[in-house]
Amino acid sequence: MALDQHTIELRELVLPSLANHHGSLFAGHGLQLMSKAAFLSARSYAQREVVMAGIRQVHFLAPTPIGCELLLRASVHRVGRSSMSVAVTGWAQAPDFGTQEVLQGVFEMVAIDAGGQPVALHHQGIHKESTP
Ligand SMILES: CCCCCCCCCCCCCCCC(=O)SCCNC(=O)CCNC(=O)[C@H](O)C(C)(C)COP(=O)(O)OP(=O)(O)OC[C@H]1O[C@@H](n2cnc3c(N)ncnc32)[C@H](O)[C@@H]1OP(=O)(O)O
Repeated sequence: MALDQHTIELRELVLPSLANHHGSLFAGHGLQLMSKAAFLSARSYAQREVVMAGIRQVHFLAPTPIGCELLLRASVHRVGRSSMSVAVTGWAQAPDFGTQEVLQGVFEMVAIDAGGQPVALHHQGIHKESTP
């Protein structure tokens, strides 16, 4: 279960510059925004710098049309010694569109020291190796 204090929100307006030739959010831009949300959530939890070690899964559930607002929520839901799993969910919303869940992903982030080496996290309420 994600803890509210480690949940961050990111909002982006889907302009044509973010779109593909179908008139909806380009997958690469969607991944970039999800990565940014995962990074902000993990760094906020760790209270130190983090890097992305991997992406466990990403699902594009439905297209996000141009003109929609994309709301992303990211929260740390598993904590290891130095690693964290961050779940990211995205919703598309607009007055004439309603609200629809469009993106899901899990990102693996690792806390690092100044030399770029993994460093142990100080746990802040999520049990070690806990799962959602
Ligand atoms: C046009 C441009 C516009 C830009 C608009 C911006 C948009 C977007 C911005 C946001 C962007 C976000 C990201 C920002 C920050 C980077 O940009 S990070 C850059 C990309 N990532 C990297 O360069 C990381 C490269 N890898 C490494 O440095 C090392 O492999 C790591 C990850 C530090 C791990 O080091 P290691 O020596 O392998 O450590 P090791 O002791 O084996 O493992 C340490 C822990 O990592 C875990 N781990 C290691 N590898 C993995 C793996 N592949 N998967 C899962 N866990 C792993 C281990 O299980 C272990 O976990 P714990 O048991 O400690 O909990």
